[in-house]
Amino acid sequence: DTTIDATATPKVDNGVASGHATTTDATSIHREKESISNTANRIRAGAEEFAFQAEVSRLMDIIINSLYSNKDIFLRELISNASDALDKIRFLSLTDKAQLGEGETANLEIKIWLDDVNKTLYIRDRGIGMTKDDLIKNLGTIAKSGTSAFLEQMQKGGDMNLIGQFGVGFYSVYLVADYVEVISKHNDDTQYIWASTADGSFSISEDKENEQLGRGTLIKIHLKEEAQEYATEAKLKELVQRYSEFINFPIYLQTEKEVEVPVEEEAEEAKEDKEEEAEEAEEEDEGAEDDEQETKEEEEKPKATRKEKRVEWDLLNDNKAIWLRKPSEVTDEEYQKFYKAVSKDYSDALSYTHFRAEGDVEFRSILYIPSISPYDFYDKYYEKAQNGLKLYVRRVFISDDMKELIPRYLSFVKGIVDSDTLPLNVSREMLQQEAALKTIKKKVVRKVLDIIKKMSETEVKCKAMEEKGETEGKPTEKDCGQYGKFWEQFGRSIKLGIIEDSTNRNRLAKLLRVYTSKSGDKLTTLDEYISRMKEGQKSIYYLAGASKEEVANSPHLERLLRKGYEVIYFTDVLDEYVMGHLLDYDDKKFVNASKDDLKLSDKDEVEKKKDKELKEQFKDLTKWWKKVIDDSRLQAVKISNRLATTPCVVVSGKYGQSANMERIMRAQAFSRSGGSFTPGQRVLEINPRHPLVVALKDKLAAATEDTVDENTIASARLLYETALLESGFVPDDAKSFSQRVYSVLKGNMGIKSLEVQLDDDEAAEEPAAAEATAEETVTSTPEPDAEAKDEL
Ligand SMILES: Nc1ncnc2c1ncn2[C@@H]1O[C@H](COP(=O)(O)OP(=O)(O)OP(=O)(O)O)[C@@H](O)[C@H]1O
Repeated sequence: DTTIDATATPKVDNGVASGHATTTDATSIHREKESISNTANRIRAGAEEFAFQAEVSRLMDIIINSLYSNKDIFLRELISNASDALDKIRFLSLTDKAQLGEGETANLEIKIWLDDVNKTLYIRDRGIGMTKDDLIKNLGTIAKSGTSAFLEQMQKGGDMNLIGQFGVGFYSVYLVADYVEVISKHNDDTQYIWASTADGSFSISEDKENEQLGRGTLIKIHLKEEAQEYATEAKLKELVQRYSEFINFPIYLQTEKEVEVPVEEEAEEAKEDKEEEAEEAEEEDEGAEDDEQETKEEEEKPKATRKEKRVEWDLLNDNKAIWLRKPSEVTDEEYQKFYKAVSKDYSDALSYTHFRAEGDVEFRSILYIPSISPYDFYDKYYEKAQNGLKLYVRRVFISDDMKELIPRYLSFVKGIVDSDTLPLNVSREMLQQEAALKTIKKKVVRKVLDIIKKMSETEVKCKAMEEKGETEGKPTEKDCGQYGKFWEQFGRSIKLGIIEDSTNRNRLAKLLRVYTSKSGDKLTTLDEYISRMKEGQKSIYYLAGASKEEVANSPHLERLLRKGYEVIYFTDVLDEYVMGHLLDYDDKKFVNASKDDLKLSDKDEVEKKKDKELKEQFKDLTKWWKKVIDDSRLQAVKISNRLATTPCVVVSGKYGQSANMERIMRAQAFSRSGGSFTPGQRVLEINPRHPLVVALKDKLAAATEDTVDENTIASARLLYETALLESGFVPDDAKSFSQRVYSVLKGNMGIKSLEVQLDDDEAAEEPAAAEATAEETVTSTPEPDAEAKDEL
């Protein structure tokens, strides 16, 4: 019962082979009713079975059982795949015309039709097709990185709509189907059938039952019981128009229409049909409208007629490239629709620009800033392909992986660039060498930065107006909030840009948003920081750490904050790298408040004199202290400029890594096997007003250098180690540090000795007792553990 009955299989419909805008007898598409389960259980003779890769299988499980109500997306995903396949063959044919084939095969189009008796939907493209190997790999055995990421999203209750962004759009067909056949013909192979009921496996067999496709892919979708709504022309038409309007290839839908046929002229009809066909071949481009006209002409004949069903191909999209139109003639809605077609995103773009560049290098472009960053955008950032921007040459899609078109840090930008200046029939490698690309890239960067700048300026304006309570001429709520959204999603890209793009560094710095000691929970700009600078302040101060709280409470900032200087709080791992490239802004130097040599600019002569005196008074102490700490990384012990109430602080050498940077690099050294980490130089700064420091100074003064007692030495070391901790460093020798703390505790508690009396042979002495407890342990294991924890 599992053998194939070739006659029961619906053939690829004649309508496909006979080209578009032709009419066929409607009955020809009505096949014998064939139950889905029959089809699904069929195993073709000689078919090979393959198991889906485990994650793909899980993904399909989720999809086929999904209660997700928006099942429409499957059609968008399949049309998008068809369009990609057409782009690929068109590109190949640029350098090898023979690839395109002849006659029907050369028609780069997508056709959709229904077999409403069998509830089967067909989608067919004349794209590049898939070889047997492609079918096995692309549709089931090789999981893409997006597969597991998408699964994870779905588990978290993510939106099925995002499927295209994860590169697994094909499988969405199982939202509406319980059996799918993919028939594909690639120029390098014979025609194959891939088939699966999404039960963990798929079969591949050479196609001996369907009509030859010439080239391309036909997807037969056996609709599920609960997805019958897709078995109507009207629904399909609506979906294609909604989702796929801007696909750059014609999409035809087969429709059935009732027409009047003159009764007496039955005999002549055959002849007439032939004439019609010939006429249509001549007027190929004009399409469906002509048919309507002809029908009308026929109607006008005052003869007896009868109704007849005819099948026609309706063109559903106006596939003229949207970027060729004048911006003033394109509506916002159309731009957003086109955005969804190029980006595989389902939400609206945040902002966009459409322009035409003239001069030596001519091109048109539409550039979009998405409103959400892709789930893995910043993972493996430097290794990934950049595929947001599509390059076209004279309307022909060339590539969507062109580093030469846009710098990496702006690779979140989606859209198209279409140039008439670039040569059309050269290889991708040759094209990458084209000097014109450099000009295009430069302009693209400027345009993108312009849109971002505009959003940023609007935000700043709104904020200023809000502070002043002004409302007249205030931008809309939406416009005011745009930059905030952008920063949240792509702020890191601006930072990466500062590292990567020295030409635009200053422009990018203007777009930075930071938290500061005065900004509360709002972000602020560098310009706003500068406008609040104290009189005489020459530098922009910042400190980086793991969290805003940690930074705000750092001893490094005591004096700065007390004196009313504003300090930028950096908490992103990237921030200090960025500051390594951004040395100044608007003639103000950036100063890391955790580095040696922090100079406050508002000291007067009296204060300077006092500093000198203090230095002199504490000279012996600082010299001795450095010696007694005995840490090769400790460069010096100095009187501090920055402390108010803390006894001491450890700062990094001017060119060394800050505590925060050490923390980050340590983490990276551990995460990358074989990585190493070398900490930099440090300086201990002491607070000359603090009682502990003063006491230490007095103790030292009372003794000669050789007679300083152990306690004083331990205190000096302990102060250093505590300062290391408080300053965000990790003490190198935790053992000696804790020994010193215990020793202090010993004094506090009035204990004479810390020696512990150990009973070495305790266990050996009482073997019977040990046995008894061993038995008990079986039932009560968790308890001793819990107790031990409590003690800790
Ligand atoms: N109509 C088709 N013609 C040729 N190849 C196809 C077709 N449909 C799918 N493929 C191949 O199968 C692969 C997997 O398709 P799938 O839709 O799952 O992912 P994708 O197209 O890479 O990404 P997305 O989901 O974003 O469209 C494609 O990359 C393509 O190589």
